[in-house]
Amino acid sequence: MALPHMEFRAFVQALKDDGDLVEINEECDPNLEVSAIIRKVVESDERAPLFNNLKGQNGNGLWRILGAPNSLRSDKSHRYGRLARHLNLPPTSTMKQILDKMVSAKTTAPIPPKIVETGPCKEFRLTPDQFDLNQLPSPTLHQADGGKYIQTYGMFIVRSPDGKWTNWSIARAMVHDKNHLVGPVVMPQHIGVIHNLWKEKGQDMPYALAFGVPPAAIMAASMPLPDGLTEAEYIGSMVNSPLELVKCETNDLFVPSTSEIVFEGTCSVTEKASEGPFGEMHGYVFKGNSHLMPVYTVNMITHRKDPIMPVSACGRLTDETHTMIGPLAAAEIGYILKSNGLPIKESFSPFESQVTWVALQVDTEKLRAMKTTAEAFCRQVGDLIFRGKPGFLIHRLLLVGDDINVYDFKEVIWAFTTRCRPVMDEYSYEDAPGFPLIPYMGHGNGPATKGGKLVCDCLLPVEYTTGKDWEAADFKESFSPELQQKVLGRWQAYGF
Ligand SMILES: Cc1cc2c3c(c1C)C(C)(C)C[C@H]1C[C@@H](c4ccccc4)[C@]4(C(=O)NC(=O)N=C4N2C[C@H](O)[C@H](O)[C@H](O)COP(=O)(O)O)N31
Ligand SMILES: [K+]
Repeated sequence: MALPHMEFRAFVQALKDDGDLVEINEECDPNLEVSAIIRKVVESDERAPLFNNLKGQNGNGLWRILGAPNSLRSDKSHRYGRLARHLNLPPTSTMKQILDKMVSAKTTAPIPPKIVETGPCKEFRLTPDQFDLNQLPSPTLHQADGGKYIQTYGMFIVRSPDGKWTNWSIARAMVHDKNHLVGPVVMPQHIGVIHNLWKEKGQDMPYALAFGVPPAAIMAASMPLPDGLTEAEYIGSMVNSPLELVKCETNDLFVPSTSEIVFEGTCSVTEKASEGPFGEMHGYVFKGNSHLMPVYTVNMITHRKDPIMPVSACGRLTDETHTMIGPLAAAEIGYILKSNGLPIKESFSPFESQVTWVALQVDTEKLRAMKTTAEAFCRQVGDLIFRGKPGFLIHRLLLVGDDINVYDFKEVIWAFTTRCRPVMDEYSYEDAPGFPLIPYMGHGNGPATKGGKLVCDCLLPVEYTTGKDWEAADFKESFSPELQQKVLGRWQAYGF
């Protein structure tokens, strides 16, 4: 078996070896029971549930479900262990180490994938007369959802008509009928960009939807990498070995050869159907909130024996939409600012902001050398990010000083509430593209897809000129290191 970051089944085994898996062998109902269990798990950072016995499973075990594939562990020292296992990093890794790993491939040569003749994903082949997506254990995730959201942690594979760009991404999709899905294909997402290219040609877009792909691949699929970049090559250089891909049966796309399940087909550029509502990443299901979205035809299913379907029952904290979407966008945002010469050290999207904020730690010594003003600096940051794709889903950029650890929300909110004067220290972007999935946008008072964005300057004026002129009134800054050592050393002796 391959390493956990390169094969989903090895990843599941690694969770088991870590004591981070609960195997449920009693029959569970994919209609809400499975999702209720997953929701309970992710709301308490419990171990990931593997459902081995689902109502509706067919004779070849199609399919089992792994819930909470990339959520949090309750043990603080292993908090991000599941994310770390996605990248072959130690389970004690910090979020900084995980995100640095995701960005590391930007400065190394891409390693193209290796094409193989066949693989485990080809063990079974089903043509449309041999399956019914409504009979198979497609899960209903929230009682108010508009359908069975079978696709929440699989990877869409689509390619530009000229064949030059293959994009991997996660986008949701629900069962429409026995061999059709329907799901949002929206701009500025790359699946939307490529769908438009096929639409211009008047041809339906071939796609593959691979479930249970190499964990390193699903991380890159969830990251807003630059336009035109082929994730397969990026991941190759990130893990320093070529991904093994195998050709689809019914089109010329390639899928990871160890995928648990593969759907192949075409996404219509004309036919639409009602999609949603869906319990989304910000924690809401809006009743009746459905839209017309493109229809995917499923022309073939191939799969491994007893395949595992990963499921993200997303909503309130903390699930894959929080551990991945915000932090991975923050990593890309940090990289963009640094490569434009701005003095940014760290970039993170706090879960407690429901990943609608990104906190940026500024190197204030370099900032002072810029001899700039707060307004000029904040506008420079906002113009670069709020007009680009990675910033699309972020509505507040917080600039904080060297003393603030952006991975610790307690630090971020202290700086925000004490150093950023509401209105005067905030720079608005009412003309920037807005993220309609945020309730105050899509269900708020203003336009759903425009504005509602701020750069919040949480740097005090002195940090732009002469530097920090205060000490924090806390144990670590208001007492000498010697006294701190003495107190810590005698803590028990005092009687604590
Ligand atoms: C990890 C993850 C990412 C998701 C999603 C989910 C999960 C678990 C579910 C659970 C299915 C919920 C919805 C949430 C929903 C969503 C929609 C828009 C923006 C953010 C989220 C959406 C989705 O349905 N549509 C979409 O276009 N992008 C999504 N992303 C973000 C994209 O994977 C991310 O943006 C990538 O960068 C795409 O690649 P690209 O940059 O285009 O090459 N889903
Ligand atoms: K991507």
